[in-house]
Amino acid sequence: MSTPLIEFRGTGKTFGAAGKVVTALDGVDLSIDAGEIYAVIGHSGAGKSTLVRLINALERATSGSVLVDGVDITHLPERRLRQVRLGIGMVFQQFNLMRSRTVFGNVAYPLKIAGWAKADREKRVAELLNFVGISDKAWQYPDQLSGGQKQRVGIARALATNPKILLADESTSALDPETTGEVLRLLKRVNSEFGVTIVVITHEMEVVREIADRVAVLKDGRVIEHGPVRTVFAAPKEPTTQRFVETVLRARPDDDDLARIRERHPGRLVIAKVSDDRRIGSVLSEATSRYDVRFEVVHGGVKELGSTSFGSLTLELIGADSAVDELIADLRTTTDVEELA
Ligand SMILES: Nc1ncnc2c1ncn2[C@@H]1O[C@H](COP(=O)(O)OP(=O)(O)OP(=O)(O)O)[C@@H](O)[C@H]1O
Repeated sequence: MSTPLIEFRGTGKTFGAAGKVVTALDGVDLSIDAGEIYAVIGHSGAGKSTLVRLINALERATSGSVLVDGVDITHLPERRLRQVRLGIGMVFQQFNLMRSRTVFGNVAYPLKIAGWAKADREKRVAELLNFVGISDKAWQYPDQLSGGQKQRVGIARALATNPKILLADESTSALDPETTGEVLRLLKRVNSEFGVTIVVITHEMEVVREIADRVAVLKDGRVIEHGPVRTVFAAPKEPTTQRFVETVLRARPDDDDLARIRERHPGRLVIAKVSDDRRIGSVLSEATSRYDVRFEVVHGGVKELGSTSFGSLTLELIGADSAVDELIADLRTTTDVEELA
């Protein structure tokens, strides 16, 4: 059985500002297991940052509770929070490095605060810089680094004191897609090699797909859907989740795509859902030969997720109308098929 390392129990958080009450989180129940990578996705203002800030008690819940490693931190006195926070590292979108210190100085800083001896600090920083692949930059200043390198420093610093938990708040939002990929792969290594539990906050479903084991979708301070990433991608229930999944797959041709497709493909167009367990390829080729219908793939939207693929294909079906009808009916016994008007 997996052990919850972080638990939200009916957690709420309101802010009072200028006489108005803002509800940032409302009755959140979530349980994050030791050793997993858990993503929290939502649009701006959904409450993501507030959720992570509750984990290291930078904010306090106004209702319900938050447990970290079995300790209810909701009302824990400040002096006891120090211990909890030592077990939690954090990486930020804007890196938050100290410009006046070198890479070495930035990574060594939390060790200094924690009272490590100089020789131990030096050894640990060297290890960390080696792990994140920037040993050669130790004596450079943040301004001399690229965005990806800065985030590597951020990750090394967050890991310095060997935390059990790493919170990554939009940690790749300021990076280009290629650098984002590198940073996400690094976070995956942090998880697999050190067993660090990672909570990733993002508004990009692609980040969720690349890195997370499970995901929660946050909307207006509430968790509207959660589960294994594979399940959520294969069968998103809520419209908000469906739209997030669509952004990764670009599964449906948009209006412009469709106009272009129509010009060249006069046959009937259908969108068929694809996932490995449905073996759509063999079903299609078998059915098309049985009904004497030809097909052509006119728009793709299939992605890998772990070892499985999922998404949808837009197909042109060419043949007698009645045969195409029968083929569609047959396909519908295997997967979801939508005919485009
Ligand atoms: N200190 C605060 N005082 C007042 N309102 C706040 C405060 N912090 C957050 N809020 C409000 O709480 C809600 C949730 O904010 P939060 O920053 O957690 O959302 P988010 O999902 O992280 O958004 P973003 O992606 O834009 O960072 C918003 O309506 C925000 O305006």
